[in-house]
Amino acid sequence: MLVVENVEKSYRKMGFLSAKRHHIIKDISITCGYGECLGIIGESGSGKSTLGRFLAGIEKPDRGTILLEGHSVAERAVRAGRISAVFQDYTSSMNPFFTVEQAIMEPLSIGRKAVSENHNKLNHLLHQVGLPSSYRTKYPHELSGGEVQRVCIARAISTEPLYIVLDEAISSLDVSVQTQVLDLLQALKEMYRMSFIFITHDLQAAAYLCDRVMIMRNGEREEMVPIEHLPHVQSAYASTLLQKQITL
Ligand SMILES: Nc1ncnc2c1ncn2[C@@H]1O[C@H](COP(=O)(O)OP(=O)(O)OP(=O)(O)O)[C@@H](O)[C@H]1O
Repeated sequence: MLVVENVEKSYRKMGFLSAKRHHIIKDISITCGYGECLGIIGESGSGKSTLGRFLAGIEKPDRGTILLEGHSVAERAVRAGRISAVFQDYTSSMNPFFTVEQAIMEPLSIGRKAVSENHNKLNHLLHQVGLPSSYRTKYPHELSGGEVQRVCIARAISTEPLYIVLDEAISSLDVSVQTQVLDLLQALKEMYRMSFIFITHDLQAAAYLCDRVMIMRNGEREEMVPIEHLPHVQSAYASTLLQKQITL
């Protein structure tokens, strides 16, 4: 299980000598079980991506802990192959000097397995994200944004991790590919009990994939709601936010 306990983060406010701090994440605690998809929804600037970076181990909170099976995700060895992430900014997610094959296979440390085994795995991963196997020799500059994002998703699932942090990971894809990727994530969730932290503005996608949704407000946990209760959130803020998103 992934357990987040009392995480906090602040940055110094603008101005070199300013002692004031901007509190981005305020005392958030959450858990995410195996096979669960936890959605994170909130207005722009509410701290969703910052929390996502904590969970992926890319950034450390000032206070609090994030534990995977009792071990801190700040340790690379704890995360390796078990937590992966796909971010919105796919333009910087793929090494420009790597082919599709190198990018996808890198987390699997190519040398250890027979070439044919890797080849089959690669073809399977490409197929899962809806890309032809001929794409394996292409470089990022030869791909569309949506195709790069699909490569990033193939890479993220290549190690069959326990958790994947998806930060607006499907927003840039066209609708038919979004559906395809959502179906893929749903299948992975069921097949391997893979778990997702799904950061999104897309309520429909959240409703399709998530079991629970956390609504964030100014760095705080405003409300946690099982997906079936989403139309009946308790707080007025959450209700207004969801209404706004529905009408977008
Ligand atoms: N390294 C940093 N230094 C200073 N402020 C930062 C830093 N990283 C994030 N912030 C601030 O933290 C706040 C939360 O940012 P974050 O990206 O987590 O929000 P978000 O909810 O993901 O927003 P969006 O939906 O627009 O992506 C913002 O006000 C942002 O400017």
